[in-house]
Amino acid sequence: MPEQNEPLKHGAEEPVHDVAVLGGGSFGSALAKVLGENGHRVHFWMRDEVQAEEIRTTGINSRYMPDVVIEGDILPTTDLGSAVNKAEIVFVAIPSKAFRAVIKENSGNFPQGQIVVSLTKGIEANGFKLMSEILQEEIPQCRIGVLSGPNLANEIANRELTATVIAAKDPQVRNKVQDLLGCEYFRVYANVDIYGVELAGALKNIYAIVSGLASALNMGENAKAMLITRGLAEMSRFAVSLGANPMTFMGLAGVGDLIATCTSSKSRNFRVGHAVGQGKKLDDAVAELGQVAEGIYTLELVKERAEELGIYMPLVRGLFEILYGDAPISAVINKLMMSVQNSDVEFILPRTVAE
Ligand SMILES: NC(=O)C1=CN([C@@H]2O[C@H](COP(=O)(O)OP(=O)(O)OC[C@H]3O[C@@H](n4cnc5c(N)ncnc54)[C@H](O)[C@@H]3O)[C@@H](O)[C@H]2O)C=CC1
Ligand SMILES: O=C(CO)COP(=O)(O)O
Repeated sequence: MPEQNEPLKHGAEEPVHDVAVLGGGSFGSALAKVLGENGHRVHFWMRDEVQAEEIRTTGINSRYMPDVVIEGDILPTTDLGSAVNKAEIVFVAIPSKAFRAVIKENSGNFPQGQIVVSLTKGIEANGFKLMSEILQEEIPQCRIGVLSGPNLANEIANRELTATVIAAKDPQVRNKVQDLLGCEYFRVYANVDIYGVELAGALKNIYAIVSGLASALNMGENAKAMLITRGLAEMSRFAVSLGANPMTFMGLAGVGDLIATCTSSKSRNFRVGHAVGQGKKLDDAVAELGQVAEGIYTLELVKERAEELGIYMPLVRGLFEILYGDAPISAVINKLMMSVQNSDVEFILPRTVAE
């Protein structure tokens, strides 16, 4: 670990590490690029041989990141076993719907003690499992971490200044990820609250959809701030009731990611909300996006879970009614505005009024 104020070093003077990135979409490409630029050998796994060949020969992933050249020692492959076998550390950027299947099918390829870090911001439908829980179940021989934060893939790929969070119980995992990824445009902060960091990343997608809707309706800055802040209250209420640490939501993975995605049309979840706010059907909005918007699945799961546990989540309920119940947006807004007025920060002043 570098001493306080000692500059990060990358390039010729640093040892080259073999790393694997699983998932050839936007975020896998962005992370592969950071690792490649930091001088590491990147075994970059994707399903599609045509895509692998394109990256091998041109450095470009034209479907997901057409304007960016992924430079460095990048070795695209469709052989997951060999990618994982050669790597000291594996980063997984596969959408939540396919996450378990890919890991399970290849579980025997992950050696004892290998570090495996999830980059995925979603929840598994069956049993409300987070990706770190899936890793724990499918490859218990590995050491697990979660990377989450305000990390819009395109900005990272364009070397725009970015910070993220590595959450892991094992300090060696945290240090390793900081060492491998940190550079002049990418900073990695550490946390031990895996569940909180991971839940924050998944939950904020819901509020990015809400914010996209608000933007399409030309809501003012006060309204946008209200939505983001009440979103934060709601997601931290939910996560804390499931065992997360509320303070995690003060950090990059909580409020940081919420700000990035709720204020930017670069967020795919925001874009889905915006399209629905303009009158598009959800299915059409998702089809036009052509990339994953995890929030639409997370919304259904969180609504169901919140109801089971009796957790008050009016924005989740309202968005669900709009996306899946065809409720008029104006009626939902009116119901939210006219509901019982309550505590601002419930960790200071508990909510007292029954809904
Ligand atoms: N794009 C971003 O800015 C960020 C994305 N994430 C998270 O990373 C995860 C992946 O997202 P993106 O790369 O952005 O999605 P994407 O939509 O850009 O790409 C998805 C990739 O997953 C692959 N894939 C889908 N099903 C698969 C399967 N069964 N087996 C193997 N590969 C499969 C697709 O072929 C594609 O390469 C998501 O959970 C997302 O929330 C996290 C931080 C930032
Ligand atoms: O999680 C993200 C940025 O931190 C990406 O958000 P979207 O999936 O909405 O694009």
